Amino acid sequence: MISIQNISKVYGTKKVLHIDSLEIPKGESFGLVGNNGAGKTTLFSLLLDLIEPTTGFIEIDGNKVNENENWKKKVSAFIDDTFLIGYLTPEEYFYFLGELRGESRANVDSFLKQFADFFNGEILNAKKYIRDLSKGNQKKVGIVGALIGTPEIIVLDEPFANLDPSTQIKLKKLIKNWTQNEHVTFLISSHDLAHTTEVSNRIVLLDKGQLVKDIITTLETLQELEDFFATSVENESLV
Ligand SMILES: Nc1ncnc2c1ncn2[C@@H]1O[C@H](COP(=O)(O)OP(=O)(O)OP(=O)(O)O)[C@@H](O)[C@H]1O
Repeated sequence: MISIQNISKVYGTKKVLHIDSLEIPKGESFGLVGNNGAGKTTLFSLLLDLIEPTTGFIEIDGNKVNENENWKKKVSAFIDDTFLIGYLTPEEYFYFLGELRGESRANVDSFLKQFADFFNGEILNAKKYIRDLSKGNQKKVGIVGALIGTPEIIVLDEPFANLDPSTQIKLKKLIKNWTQNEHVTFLISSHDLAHTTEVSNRIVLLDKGQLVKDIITTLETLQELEDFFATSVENESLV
């Protein structure tokens, strides 16, 4: 269980995030949406102890992420390409992450077999460093890297961006499958409302750092989100 209490982040005089209380139970597929600058990456960065909160705290199974290390065994993430190691080949990177998560090379090799289709023949045995892969293929490496060891909680920032439509479909299937069968908790931020509603059983909408909607996904959710953004565009054009 992830528990977020009175969390805020202030840069200079600007409060870029403030959430009173938010709890994310184990096994939830949690989608985070909002316009540019809404605070999505800030929330994930606080969760991963990449930045310090101005107030409040985030706990994972009772451990405050900025006070103790226990949560690190349970959580993996791909936020952006700073998570990659450009001078490694994808295989070297996957083995490195496997080692970190207690997986042998043989286990990593057998785990990677299920991604043959996802990688489309362009990642494994390609004899290329990660830095020389296309942006989309780098993203695939980062996403699969976050999945190695089947961590309990997987955080993906904008996983669908830069992926071709076939890969987006494969990724959506994987997220749904892992949520149902492996009881993994996914936290996914995206600008793509359709993808997010398809894979998430709950969606939180941030607007200018505030939580403005917290919705259990139903057939109406996509329309509700589209209406919210359409209305905010209309209101802006009146200003
Ligand atoms: N180091 C920093 N210093 C000052 N302001 C920052 C810093 N990091 C983020 N911000 C600001 O915090 C706000 C929230 O940014 P954040 O990256 O969390 O938004 P986001 O919802 O992830 O946006 P996007 O959809 O564009 O990725 C923005 O106004 C951003 O400019």
